[in-house]
Amino acid sequence: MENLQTSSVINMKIGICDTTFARYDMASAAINEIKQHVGNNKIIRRTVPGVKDLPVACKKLIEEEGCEVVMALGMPGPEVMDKTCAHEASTGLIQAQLMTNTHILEVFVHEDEGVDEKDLKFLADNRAREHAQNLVKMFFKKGALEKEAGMGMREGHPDKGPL
Ligand SMILES: Cc1nc2c(=O)[nH]c(=O)nc-2n(C[C@H](O)[C@H](O)[C@H](O)CO)c1C
Repeated sequence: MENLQTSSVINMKIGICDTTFARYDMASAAINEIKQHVGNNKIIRRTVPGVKDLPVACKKLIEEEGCEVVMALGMPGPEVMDKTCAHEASTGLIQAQLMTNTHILEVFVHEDEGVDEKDLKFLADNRAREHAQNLVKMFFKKGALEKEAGMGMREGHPDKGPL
C-alpha cells in the first residue's frame, strides 16, 4: 500500500490497546504499520492484562483521550475458559463501539490458530499489520475498502479471493 502521509490532510488520534496475556507484541506491529502509511497522526497506546480488560480501556481511549478509532489486540488462549473469555471480551468491544459510536477494530489471534510457535508469531504479526492497513484504508483512503468488497480478504492468512 502506498504511503499516504503526504497526501493525507486528515489528522486523527488513533488508539491502540493490547494485553500482557498475548504472546506476541501485536501493538508494536500495528503501530509500525500505521506509521509507515500515516505517520503524522497521534497514536495513543494502552496495555491491559487480558482481553476482558480491553473494552473499558478502549472506551476510555475514545471518551477521555479523544481517539476517533481504536484497535483492540489480544490473544485468547487454547482452553475452553479462554474461548469463553474471548467471546465475552468481543461482546464488550461491540457494546463499547455502540456506546461511543466509534469503530474498535478487534484483532484477536487465538493461540491454537498457529500450527506451531513460529506460525503463531507470523500470524500475529501479519494480522496486526493487515488490520492496521484496514484502519488506514477506512479513515484515510476514501473508497479503498469498497474496491475490496466481496474479494474474500483475510487478515493474517492468505486471502480467499472472490467467488
Ligand atoms: C481465562 C482467561 N483467559 C484469557 C485469555 O485467553 N486471554 C486473555 O487475554 N485474557 C484471559 N484472561 C484474563 C482476562 O481477560 C482479564 O485480564 C482478567 O479477568 C482480569 O480482568 C483469563 C482470565
